[in-house]
Amino acid sequence: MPEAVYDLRGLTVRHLAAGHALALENVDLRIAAGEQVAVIGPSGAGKTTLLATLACTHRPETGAFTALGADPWSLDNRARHKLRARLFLAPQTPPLPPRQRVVTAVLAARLPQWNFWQAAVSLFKPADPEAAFRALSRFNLGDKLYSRVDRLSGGERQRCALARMLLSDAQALLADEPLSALDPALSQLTLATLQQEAASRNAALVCSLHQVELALAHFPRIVALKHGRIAFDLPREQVTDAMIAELYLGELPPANSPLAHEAPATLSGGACL
Ligand SMILES: Nc1ncnc2c1ncn2[C@@H]1O[C@H](COP(=O)(O)OP(=O)(O)OP(=O)(O)O)[C@@H](O)[C@H]1O
Repeated sequence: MPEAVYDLRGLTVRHLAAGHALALENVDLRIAAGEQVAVIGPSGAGKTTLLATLACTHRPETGAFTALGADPWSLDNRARHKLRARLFLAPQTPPLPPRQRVVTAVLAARLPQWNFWQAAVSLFKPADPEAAFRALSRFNLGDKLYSRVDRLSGGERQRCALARMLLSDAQALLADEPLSALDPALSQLTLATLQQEAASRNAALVCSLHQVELALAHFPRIVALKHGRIAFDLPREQVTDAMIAELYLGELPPANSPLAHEAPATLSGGACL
């Protein structure tokens, strides 16, 4: 059996701010090196929470969790930091410093490999702009190398964060809705690039997607989440239309505006002012 990048057993994750609601409940998941997994499910199902947990930025409440053979939460801070450098999460809305140049933002992926002085110097004189350019070009973004991050469109920012992923030496590539701001052609290019990269370094690729048809077309394994639980975890050939319909059943919001008697009284009182 290939080496496990992740092994989750009976994992429960809770957001404290949510009034003790469980965001993930009793999740069992094993992901091997080289596997490519799409995580699908309705809004609020727990996809982002799962990816944050896999990136070791969110601590599970109960259950067993290993990433690259270690339990991150039993390591000291320094060791956990080193482990995190081998896991790369590209969030849905990347928190890139607004005034930074794209080249600097992309090269920041190498920070864990640099000492303090290399990092400080790279802020003023990018250490390896060619590598940043190559990574950006794979997402059709080479022309933005010296643009300011706050002058990028939403889709360009997303691809900038993914280019950063290519410069990391992570063994788990985690992408949270990487296509949410992209047109169909760029979506195809982005998925192909992520999948080629993961395959070339035998990394695990875990991608959350709202585009179910793209998930089924491109990923060999589909993990479906609903209400924080795994609804199914199957090879794509075994996922049926009925399973997809069931997954999203009851998730459509009621049409249009609430009835007058349902609106919070504070709305008419100008509560925001
Ligand atoms: N920081 C937070 N604080 C409190 N509750 C949170 C937080 N983040 C997420 N939640 C809650 O946890 C649950 C899972 O949210 P999550 O963002 O993981 O879902 P998702 O499947 O990624 O949704 P979407 O498709 O809309 O991005 C939801 O009920 C959400 O309201």
